[in-house]
Amino acid sequence: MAANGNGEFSFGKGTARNGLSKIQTQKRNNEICHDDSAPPVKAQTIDELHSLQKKRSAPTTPIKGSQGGAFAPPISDEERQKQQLQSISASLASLTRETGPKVVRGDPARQSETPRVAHVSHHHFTCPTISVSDSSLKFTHILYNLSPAELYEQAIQYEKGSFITSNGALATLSGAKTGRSPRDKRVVKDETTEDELWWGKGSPNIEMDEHTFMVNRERAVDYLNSLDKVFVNDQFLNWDPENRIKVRIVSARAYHSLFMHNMCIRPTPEELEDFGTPDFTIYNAGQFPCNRYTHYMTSSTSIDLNLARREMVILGTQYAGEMKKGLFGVMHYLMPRRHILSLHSGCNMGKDGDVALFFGLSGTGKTTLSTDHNRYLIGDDEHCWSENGVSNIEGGCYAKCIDLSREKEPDIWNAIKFGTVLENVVFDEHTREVDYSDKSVTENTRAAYPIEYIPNAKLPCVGPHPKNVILLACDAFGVLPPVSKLSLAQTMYHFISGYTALVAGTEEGVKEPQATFSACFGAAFIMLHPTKYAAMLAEKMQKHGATGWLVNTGWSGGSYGSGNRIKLPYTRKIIDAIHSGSLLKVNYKKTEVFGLEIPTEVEGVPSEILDPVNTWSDKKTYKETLLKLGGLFKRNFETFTNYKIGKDNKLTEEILAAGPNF
Ligand SMILES: Nc1ncnc2c1ncn2[C@@H]1O[C@H](COP(=O)(O)OP(=O)(O)O)[C@@H](O)[C@H]1O
Ligand SMILES: C=C(OP(=O)(O)O)C(=O)O
Ligand SMILES: [Ca+2]
Ligand SMILES: [Mn+2]
Repeated sequence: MAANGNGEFSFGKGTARNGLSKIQTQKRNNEICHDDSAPPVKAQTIDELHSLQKKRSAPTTPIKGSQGGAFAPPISDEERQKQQLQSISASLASLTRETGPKVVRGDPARQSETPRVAHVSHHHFTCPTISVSDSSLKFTHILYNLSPAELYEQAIQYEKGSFITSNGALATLSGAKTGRSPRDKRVVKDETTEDELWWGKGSPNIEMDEHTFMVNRERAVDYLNSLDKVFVNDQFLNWDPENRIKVRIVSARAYHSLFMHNMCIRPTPEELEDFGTPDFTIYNAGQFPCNRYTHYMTSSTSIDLNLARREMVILGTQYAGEMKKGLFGVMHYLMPRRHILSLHSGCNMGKDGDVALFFGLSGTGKTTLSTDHNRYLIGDDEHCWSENGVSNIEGGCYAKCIDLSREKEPDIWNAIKFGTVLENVVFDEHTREVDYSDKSVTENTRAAYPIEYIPNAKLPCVGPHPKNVILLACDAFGVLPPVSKLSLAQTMYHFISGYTALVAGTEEGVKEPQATFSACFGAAFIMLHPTKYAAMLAEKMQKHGATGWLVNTGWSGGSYGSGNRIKLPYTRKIIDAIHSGSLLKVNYKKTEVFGLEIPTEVEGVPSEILDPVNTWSDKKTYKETLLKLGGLFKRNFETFTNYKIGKDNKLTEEILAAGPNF
């Protein structure tokens, strides 16, 4: 089997079908026995038989001249493939040596023919030229946009800890890191970003200089080129066709390639043909640590963003979420420049086209609540809000799996099947059945699946302007009401605050909830000052008449330890009432301290839980806890009191007054 120069594939052409003569049995009249009547296998050797098992896909490149339009340049498939390899070679080029690596397409284990090589010279970085070394003599094999099946085989064959689970998913281990490492994130500070980005107290952007970035970039590129093969994914971000971003992910693991295949938007074969040069490139050398003698490095992990070069380098962590959230940070820079608001939110749409956004920090319910069997899923985590409405940035979802059950979350349960990456879960050695309650590896077990694995996904993942903006907080103090209707100023106050409080973790004896304030419900990802995003949100909500809501998906009847988490079915009923508009029509009363408007009734939810004071038996502790949380909010907001939000000073004053009052 071989690809000829025209990109056409030939297999066994001209081989006689009838090598061995078939033993002739007498033809039966009544055809009772069918089992010997099938035609013989079209192979003469075992190898040939095995090669038959894998059907050649239709060439992704349409026959020349059959497509491409009047203005398409006359370019041969061979030329196109060569250009693609040159582009990848340029991506992987060392910037201190003269040329890009010799790259060749395909699996080194299956290489039989003379490889087609691309070798690129470039001189755009001034460094002393080092003469020929061994690295310039070797090939780097490129596994380019492999299919999930091919990636499964690569993972299972070469990556320890990769297994097929009984539901068909690919179980993988992310290594020592099972969550993101925000303290190891660095952003290049240059003349442009110095003025544009948010730096200093509270900001997620820890600076590094251009030179140090190049040191780490070279380290990653050299590591990747030292391998037999690397995976390259060329994909898209953002379903809004006018604001689509082309991304290239170069990685060393099939796990990473499949993860991004699922999480980014998958190009059609035609789109891939015309992909050209990426807008942004990730070099994921996660297995390889950074060098702690390097300036700015405080651990062996480094996630480095260089906006001018449109590149990100990952060293020392294999947690795949780092790539998707890294790109999210890039979108938080690129989109506001186009007057588009980037949102750390889930998003879904009702049958009547009513769109809801679900903001919230990790673990508050974005994925769970946006995945709703009665509504169309636009996306579970990252969106844009432009003049045209909302669009998902991603092509997949990344759901937490801890304690996942078919009964409570059937759509997520059913999405865990062939093609899905299952990170860090524990399964039965023999049956390969996953035990979702097992936290032996981590509590942050995850499933990454393409969005179309959710039956009612909205494809393409775009929708009209939101009608409801739901802020989710998992309040482990148990004092925030299950649902409150917010004024615009209150929505902005809570958006900028970005509160959640989760239980501290699994360590014994840790009973106190930990309050977290993360501006815009995503301080780890925003690049500009929070008030920039807040002003855009206020403007859009005002213009399109969206209603803000605060929903506590956390504790009720006491803090963590004495109370209980609000039952998911109740939260779903609350969300249903928001979507249907029925919650706008009921009676409200105002709470003390936070001044929140709470409904006196919600269909399907016991009325007594709607005001948290009713659910606490110890009213004194309730009041103390409420004041304590109010104090934490006030203290957190101090850093924002000197900032003006939007053009309107009146709104700024209203926002400051919309917080807790006592
Ligand atoms: N009342 C509730 N509302 C939302 N989620 C809940 C609730 N009770 C328990 N959960 C659980 O909390 C987790 C929420 O996580 P997830 O939806 O992944 O959050 P996010 O996407 O915001 O990180 C899920 O595991 C979900 O089953
Ligand atoms: C992937 C993540 O998002 P979330 O927990 O919000 O789903 C993350 O924070 O690493
Ligand atoms: Ca074409
Ligand atoms: Mn999520």
